[in-house]
Amino acid sequence: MLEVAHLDAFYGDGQILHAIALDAAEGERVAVLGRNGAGKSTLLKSLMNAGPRVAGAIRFDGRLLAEMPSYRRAQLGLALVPEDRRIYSHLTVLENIAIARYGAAGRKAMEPRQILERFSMLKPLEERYGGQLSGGQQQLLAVGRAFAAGPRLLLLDEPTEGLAPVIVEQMAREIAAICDEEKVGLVLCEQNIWFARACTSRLYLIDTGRIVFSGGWDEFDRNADLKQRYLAV
Ligand SMILES: Nc1ncnc2c1ncn2[C@@H]1O[C@H](COP(=O)(O)OP(=O)(O)OP(=O)(O)O)[C@@H](O)[C@H]1O
Repeated sequence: MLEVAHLDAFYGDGQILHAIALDAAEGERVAVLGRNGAGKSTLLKSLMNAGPRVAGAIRFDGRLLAEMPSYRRAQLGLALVPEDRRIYSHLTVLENIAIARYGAAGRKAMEPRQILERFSMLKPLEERYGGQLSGGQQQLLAVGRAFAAGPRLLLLDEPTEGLAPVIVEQMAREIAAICDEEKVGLVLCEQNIWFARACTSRLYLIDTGRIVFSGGWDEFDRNADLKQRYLAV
């Protein structure tokens, strides 16, 4: 479904990503792990054409995205949940989800209440205004809301940042379940290894803008030095 080849990304004259190769099949879930500043957010923004200048090839369903603007990519079924959650503070949780359905562009949108059922911690907050939510609750809402427009490939940028461990566990279960049921693929950028493992079947490691490892979790575990070299702070 997604094929990325030789992707370079730049902010001004500064090159951030170097010859990135990455793919995800229909419904497949992959993780991208790396330290702060490794280039994870830049990668997701590049896939969405939401900031950096890029060179190289990004294909979705075999189609070269090239200069295609973000909103068109969203219409094809790509959905980015950025690190800053962009919750509407004057709308309720239910309304925040409902308004996101307009991005469905011909695909089958999900019922907002169906999403609330799938994310059990959001359900009791249904009538709460976005501005009244804690940071963690806003993160949950941003993730749940991303399913509203019926995405085909979700790009999640560090959804666990700042969340309590018990919430992280529940979020992993719920994301994996909804992706399975709705056949949604995932590119998950993370620093939380436990969460990334729980949500995906294989991973990429990124370091100073380069992919330095790609493989399954078993292979990652067998190479103990990878964690030390590329993820330890
Ligand atoms: N808008 C920008 N303009 C210039 N440089 C940027 C910009 N955004 C990010 N960078 C730089 O690009 C590099 C990669 O940053 P990026 O945010 O992609 O990393 P990250 O892996 O997502 O890290 P974090 O976990 O801290 O968000 C960093 O050196 C950062 O300073």
